[in-house]
Amino acid sequence: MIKNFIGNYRIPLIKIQRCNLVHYRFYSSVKDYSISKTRNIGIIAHIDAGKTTTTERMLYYSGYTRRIGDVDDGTTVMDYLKQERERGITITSATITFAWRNYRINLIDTPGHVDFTVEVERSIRVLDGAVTILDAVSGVEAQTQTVWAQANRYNVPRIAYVNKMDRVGARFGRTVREMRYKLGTTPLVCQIPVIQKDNRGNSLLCGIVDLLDMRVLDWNKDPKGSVINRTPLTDKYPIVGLYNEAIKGRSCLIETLSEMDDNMLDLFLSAEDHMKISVEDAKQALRRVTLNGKAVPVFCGASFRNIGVQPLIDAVVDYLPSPLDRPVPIASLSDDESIEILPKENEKLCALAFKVIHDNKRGPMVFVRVYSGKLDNHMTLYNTNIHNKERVNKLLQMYANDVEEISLITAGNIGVIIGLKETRTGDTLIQFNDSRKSLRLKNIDIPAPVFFRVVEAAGISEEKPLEEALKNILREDPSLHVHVDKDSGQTLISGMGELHLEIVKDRLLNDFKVKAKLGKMRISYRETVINDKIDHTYLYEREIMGKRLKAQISLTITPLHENDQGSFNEGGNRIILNLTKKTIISDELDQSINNQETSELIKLSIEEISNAVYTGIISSLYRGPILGFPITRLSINVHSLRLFGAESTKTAISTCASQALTDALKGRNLVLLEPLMNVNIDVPEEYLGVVLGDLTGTRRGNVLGLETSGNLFDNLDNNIEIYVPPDPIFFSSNKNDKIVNPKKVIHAHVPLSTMLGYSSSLRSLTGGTASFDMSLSSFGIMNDDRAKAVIREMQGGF
Ligand SMILES: Nc1nc2c(ncn2[C@@H]2O[C@H](COP(=O)(O)OP(=O)(O)OP(=O)(O)O)[C@@H](O)[C@H]2O)c(=O)[nH]1
Repeated sequence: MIKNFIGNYRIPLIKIQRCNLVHYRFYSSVKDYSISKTRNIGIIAHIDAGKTTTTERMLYYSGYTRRIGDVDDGTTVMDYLKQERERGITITSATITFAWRNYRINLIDTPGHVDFTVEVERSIRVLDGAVTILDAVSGVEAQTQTVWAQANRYNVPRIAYVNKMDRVGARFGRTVREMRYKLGTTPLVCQIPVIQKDNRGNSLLCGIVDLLDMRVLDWNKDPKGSVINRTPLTDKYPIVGLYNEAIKGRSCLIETLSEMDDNMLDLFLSAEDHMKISVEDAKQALRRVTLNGKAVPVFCGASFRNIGVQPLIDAVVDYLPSPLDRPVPIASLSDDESIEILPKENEKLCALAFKVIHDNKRGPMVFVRVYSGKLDNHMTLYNTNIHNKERVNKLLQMYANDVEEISLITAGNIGVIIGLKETRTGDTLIQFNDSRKSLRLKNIDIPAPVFFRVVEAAGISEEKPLEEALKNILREDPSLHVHVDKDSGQTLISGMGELHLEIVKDRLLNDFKVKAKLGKMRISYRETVINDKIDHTYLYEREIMGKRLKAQISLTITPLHENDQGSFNEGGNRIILNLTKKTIISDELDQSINNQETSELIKLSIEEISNAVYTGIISSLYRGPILGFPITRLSINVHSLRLFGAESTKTAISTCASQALTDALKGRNLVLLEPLMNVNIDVPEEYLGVVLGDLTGTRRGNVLGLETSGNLFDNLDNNIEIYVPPDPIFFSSNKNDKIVNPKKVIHAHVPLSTMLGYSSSLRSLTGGTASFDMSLSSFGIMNDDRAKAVIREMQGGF
């Protein structure tokens, strides 16, 4: 074991040699990190904001790595998948644990690309806090707004880090303003950048002023940024104006804090001077307002230049919550009974599987967050979602792609279980002998898939490996759907976006080494009935292999409207099964003679009968009559079922329900629906016309609104004044610096079919200066011409 000193911090390390890379990793078991000294945090942002670059520095300064990984060279610890390194993007959230100031930080680096929103969502679900990284040149981008909204959904406290302050056009003040305006939050600026001009007139980021302790931090002594110089900032500081600006920043910070925090108000009233408030008092107030979601502390830096990262990790420890600071999760025991899951080791075990990945050597690796109790490496577990017994084989602590075997995962921590055979993302795990067999933590909502492709094994011998590989990918990725088309026998994979399915293809061919062919990328349309309320009774009667099968069902189908409230199944339908002893009619007259077989009827419980009906209806909803797309927006009410003794087996009931629905829809007023996307585009004013023209022309977009990003505060409820640093932030000479025009934000509804390949079109229309974000809004009815065109296009089959 070696002792390592970084700044003031001493971190116990072990040395691990892998190939020619040496990792120094803090050894988790040497220190018992209490739950209050644990931080489960995520890094969330728009694509390319610098999440991985920043995380790699965190690992380096914490002593986990000895070399700083580079995204552009493909040498990062966090982006370890082959596809991530090749494309320079994060696809799967990597989890890593490192120590900082005697705190244990479990960090998740999430993807920024819109196609992997579900990956972000399932990580946010188990996080206690998040660092939002913003690009100082681009400001608050479209995907930042999406991930911010996701974090809001789970009430995750955040801090923000304005990265890339070294780039030409970096605007700290504008980014802070945009946080207020676009994210609707109260940004509290805790640092200001120190920027000087060199003798060629270029601006250089040379440090940061910490507004709490009024010191200038500079990293000039060491190119790797490990050594930080902290000099008190006085009015003698060589950069003119910097001192006054910092005084202004600190005063505003204290004032804003006193408006939001009563303790700070008392201190401020008695001190009567902003500068007299101690660093410790200011920090505590900042922590309180961050934890209760009232404000977001803002930091800045340039991770690529190794500037600003250590104070950011300090801020994670100082301002983000421990599991004890979070609201206690509530788990349901039944529809109307719920209990609190207390974050204590001596409680009964309750853990959530938030991610599953398939590892060729280790098999399925199930990532869990333990909410209460402790999980040990010999436990037998119970999965309350699939009602299965599961055995723990090993427990692992993850260091991105590297692992350490551990014996325990305690309340408030994140780790990996090896040995679970069936557990999927979102399942709740308890100890096998726990009597709370229906206890469930809330799962995440997964948006409907909008693209699909046919996948086919290259030969008969490849069919089994393909099936296995798809099964494994499916367990890993809850946003992927695999469905075998009943009529054509083809296997269809559907997902969130073009890139999503492209990556699945890559993984099938390269990781799982399956020889498979993938068809063209297609839009996943939907089918529905309009205007008709259908009452239908259907009798199913068939002889299969000498056995008579018979059942009769009565149902009513009512079209739902887009804005209808209430519960839907995953296909956007509502299935109501009104099956009770009264509505299930058992017809003894038609009963089979064989007495032994009649016992099957008696054996079927109402729950089993209902499940058989449900399965039948769902299977029929998968394939609509027009083009075989899933049927949506129907309310299906099954009000009676007639059983004929032993002939009414589960299969007979299920098939009857399925055929009843298909039969009911024959000759009805069916229409095709297409996915309509919510599209937000950030575009510089000079390209606004061309982007709008393109959007409303061939792309059939409907523009809902246009905003100017930047200095609009009008639509905010709270009138708390915040400090916004000046832009550009030069204190010696700022006369000739060009101010970049604020961007416009276009909000529109656009059919997905016209948005294929939009990122490259937008790039060429705007010279790469615009960005966009897209999510499913709804499915809209196609007009006749459009429907005919789609039918023509699809007639050649999938
Ligand atoms: N100039 C400059 N470039 C940076 C900085 N931080 C990151 N970059 C560059 O920005 C690009 C994107 O960085 P990443 O760290 O991959 O960004 P990301 O947010 O992880 O990207 P995704 O995971 O794909 O969403 C890379 O080319 C980095 O080298 C910075 O502080 N300054």
